[in-house]
Amino acid sequence: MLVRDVAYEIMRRHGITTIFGNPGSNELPFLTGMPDSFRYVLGLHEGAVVGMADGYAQATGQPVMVNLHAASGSGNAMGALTNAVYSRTPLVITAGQQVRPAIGPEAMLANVDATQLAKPLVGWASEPSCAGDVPRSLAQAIVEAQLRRRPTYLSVPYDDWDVEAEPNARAVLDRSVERAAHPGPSQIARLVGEVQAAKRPALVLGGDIDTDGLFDQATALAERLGAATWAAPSLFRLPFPNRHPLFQGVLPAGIAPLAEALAGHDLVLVLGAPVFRYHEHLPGEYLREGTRLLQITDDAEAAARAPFGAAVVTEPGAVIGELLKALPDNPAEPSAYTVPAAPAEGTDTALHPEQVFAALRDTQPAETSYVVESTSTNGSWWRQVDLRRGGSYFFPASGGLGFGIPAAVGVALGRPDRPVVGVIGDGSANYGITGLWTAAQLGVPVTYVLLRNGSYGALEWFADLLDASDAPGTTIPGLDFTRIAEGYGVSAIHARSLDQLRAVLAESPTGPRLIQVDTVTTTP
Ligand SMILES: Cc1ncc(Cn2c(C)c(CCOP(=O)(O)OP(=O)(O)O)sc2=O)c(N)n1
Repeated sequence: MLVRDVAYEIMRRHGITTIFGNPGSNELPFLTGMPDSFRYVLGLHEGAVVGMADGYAQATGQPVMVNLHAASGSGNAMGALTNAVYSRTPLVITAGQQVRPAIGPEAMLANVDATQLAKPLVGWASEPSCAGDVPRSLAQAIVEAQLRRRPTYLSVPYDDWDVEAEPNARAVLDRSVERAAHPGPSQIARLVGEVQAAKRPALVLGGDIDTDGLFDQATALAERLGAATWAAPSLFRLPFPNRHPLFQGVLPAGIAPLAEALAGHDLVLVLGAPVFRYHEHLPGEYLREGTRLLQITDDAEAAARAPFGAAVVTEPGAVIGELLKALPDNPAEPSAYTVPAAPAEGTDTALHPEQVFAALRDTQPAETSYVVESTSTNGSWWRQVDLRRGGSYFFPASGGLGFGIPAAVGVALGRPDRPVVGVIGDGSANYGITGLWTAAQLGVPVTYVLLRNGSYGALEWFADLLDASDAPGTTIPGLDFTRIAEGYGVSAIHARSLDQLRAVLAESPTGPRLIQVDTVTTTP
């Protein structure tokens, strides 16, 4: 059995049979002879490859294999990798390496210091010291990604794959590694006691709640407590129904306004989120006097780096389950979900983003998954949409643009049972635009709504905030994404009115389509 054969068997044993990649000569010896049961998804740029893999991994909840070309391909993937780090996506990034004798002399395609290249983004990186250790190293890369919930990186010299595997290489095939983190009885008693003693508890829910499939359980806990519930700032997944009467919105991403929002609550229970991923620097006290914060996360690094509050490192799902067991039922009838206000209006030639989002709300099925990458329209988005299911919202977790178009392809591949809509800004689109080609090649029925405001709207807002409104480079006029999309094989239309937009959205897509609409610039 060759090293390559053991490697494919290891992947299969871990449920990995889809590989996202963009090849170079270093990767061909790995890719040749790929078993028929495997699927290779080609992206035309490594940023799109990782974006697709990230969306697919988030949609399936499984580790995903990525194969990139040496240093240059790995380098192109770094922006997309920053998102996967903060969505805690278990990607296994593999890259082809020159043959060992050619690395030191830095021959062409040598990935010099390969294990340093992807750090600090990846949680683990390795380049096996001999072909015989490639199978075990690949198994470790997969398990490390799962345990750390962070991408890993494995660099493999291209002549290793055709080497006869060591006699005991197959032993790694039968390994299983599980993680079980549940609070002990005394910790449970203390947590339940704290929550029961709170007079005005509040919940702050992070993206991990949706990633871990805890959307409904978190909703049940909030209703049991009757607690005001926020989504954590810098949100990349929606953990709670955004029109639920207890939902207070996404917490502001500034220190002072966040403390203000939580003022008056004596206990803030943070579930599945770092404390906190602030964004705009608005200094102030972390919490108001009298407010205590308790963070529950299985991300030990996030717990360690938080600047305030207490933390318990354990599975949020375990704590939610224990609280639901211990807390008495809440007899109060939940009030009705909130109704969106009439959308703000645009001009004769450009719609307001709220009108676009209201049209999506009114025309798309309730189980639609939205992949959103428009950075100045978040406020408009949450004012108009009505999302009541887990897996409804995906946003680039580190704000690294280029996620939206590719990740929508990945989500559609991972959840073919749910419609997928990409809501993409005309600035963001350019960073992951090649994902349209893969969408066309695979025929995934993704609807892309391209918001064309001719600017980097969020940067114009930031420029005002930072007193830098004279900064250049924030307008992007003259882009026509209908022609760009057609060039990648995706059918496209420019919707010239709200009626036309609604009519087109009401049609069910049979393949990928792009709907471009002119919008006015708004503030986040
Ligand atoms: C890879 C990358 N490059 C640049 C940026 C900087 N950036 C940029 C360029 C933004 C403008 C995005 O414009 P858009 O048209 O997609 O959306 P809005 O007009 O709604 O802001 S928001 C932002 O943080 C980024 N986040 N990621």
